[in-house]
Amino acid sequence: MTILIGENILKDKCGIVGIHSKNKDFNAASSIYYGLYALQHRGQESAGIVTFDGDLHQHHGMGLLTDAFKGFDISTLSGESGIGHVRYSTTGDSELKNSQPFVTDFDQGFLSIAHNGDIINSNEIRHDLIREGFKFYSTTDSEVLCNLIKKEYNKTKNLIQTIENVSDVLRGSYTIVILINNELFAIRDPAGLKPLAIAKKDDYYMIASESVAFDVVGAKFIRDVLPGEIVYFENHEIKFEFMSISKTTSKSHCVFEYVYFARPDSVIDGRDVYQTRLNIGKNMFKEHKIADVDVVMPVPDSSIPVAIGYSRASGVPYGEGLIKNRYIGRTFIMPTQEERELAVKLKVNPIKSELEGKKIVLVDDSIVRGTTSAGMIQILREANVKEIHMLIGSPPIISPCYYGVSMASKKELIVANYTIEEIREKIDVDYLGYLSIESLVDAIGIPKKDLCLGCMNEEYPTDVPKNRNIETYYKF
Ligand SMILES: O=P(O)(O)OC[C@H]1O[C@H](OP(=O)(O)OP(=O)(O)O)[C@H](O)[C@@H]1O
Ligand SMILES: NC(=O)CC[C@H](N)C(=O)O
Ligand code: SF4
Ligand SMILES: [Mg+2]
Repeated sequence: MTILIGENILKDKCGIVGIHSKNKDFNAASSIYYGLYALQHRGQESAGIVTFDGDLHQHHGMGLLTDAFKGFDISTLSGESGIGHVRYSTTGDSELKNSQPFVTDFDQGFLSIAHNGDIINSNEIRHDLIREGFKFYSTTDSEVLCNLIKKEYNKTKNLIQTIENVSDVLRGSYTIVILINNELFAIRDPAGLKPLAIAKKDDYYMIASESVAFDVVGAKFIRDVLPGEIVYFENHEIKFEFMSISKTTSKSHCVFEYVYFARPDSVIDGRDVYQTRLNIGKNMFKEHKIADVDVVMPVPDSSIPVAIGYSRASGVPYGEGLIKNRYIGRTFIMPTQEERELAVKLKVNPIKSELEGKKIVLVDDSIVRGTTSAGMIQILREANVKEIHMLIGSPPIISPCYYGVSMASKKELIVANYTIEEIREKIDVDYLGYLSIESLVDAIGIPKKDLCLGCMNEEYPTDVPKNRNIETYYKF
């Protein structure tokens, strides 16, 4: 087992970027690169960019963006339009052949796709496509999506009609950018599970998973892509269509984007992620008033605004007791439990002078497997903290995600195996409190009917695999 700090093993969720420019001399690849840089927190396993200038240009590599493109001259990816991807694997292992964007050729040129999400019925579709003679070079659901779109596009010669047709077949989540030769398309699935937004700068449009990708290049945010919407360009004019299935599908934005995934400086579906996390902290105080404590502290990074929100609402001073090594990424979705446990210790170090003899409220945004909390509390106990009252800024994660978040199998979820009181004892804290679903929804400020809370209440917005054992499901 290897842990490469600041190099290439850490995993999170996928980030996508697409650019369309009317200026033939524009180098889309460099803006895509910077956009992906801002989205690095969404995927740390591999990265790739595809552009088209009459010929297709592509580069893929493993690891963080800078590792994947180390020594590579980005200006050789010429073309005024292109797409890019940073990957966190949910279906198919973390290896180069599974890196995105996927590219396939067909009689009219090249089709390329970058996907955030997960296709629940990809195995069935893969088998049908193989029977029809399609070849697969990877083990991901995203290549299945790519080949399915190619098959329909060969028939319809029209991407909007193609998406209309494939949307009837696809189950799961698919926020995608597609490049057909130099034509850019962007699609958000009918439930709008994963985020996607549009911005403009000078003579180019940029489409990306989160608004932070626009800030880095100075593009002006226009709006979110709506659930079921297809964005395309005609004579360099931006155009929009809706899949008809979106008329009968309820919106279902992923709440975990607000809790943990998204960067705090992003605005997603009209909600400022930082303010949402402050609200979570405020609502946490309404539900868990811990008396007679010295300080409220976050488990860095994502729970920092939650702890600030709790501090502002309660009057308990905010403080730092755990310092994060800035060269280590997110630990939650590292490939193995052994790596995750080691990474937790590498990740933070205590400031003993701030901790010794203190009664603290320790705030984290979520407990999934319990690896982080167990590690943090051991570190705090060794630093002679007097009392630890742990507050979690989300409801218990009771069930896996089928839409692009590797939450492991149900048996790995700590709440599926222990009661809250047993977890409190196991991780050795004086108090353990979770946020309620109602308070989380209130903090986000989007009506509950428009949110996905599947991993917290087992009410999923789509059919889920019949065999709910996700480990079996994701194997080929
Ligand atoms: O219970 P677990 O399975 O350990 O997962 C939950 C933890 O993982 C995430 O942190 P992560 O280190 O991935 O990222 P962060 O630095 O953005 O908080 C999350 O913020 C929790 O701290
Ligand atoms: N996290 C994601 O969105 C993953 C995309 C895709 N399912 C893959 O595994 O590559
Ligand atoms: S199941 Fe959970 S993580 Fe997955 S999309 Fe729904 S809210 Fe997000
Ligand atoms: Mg964390």
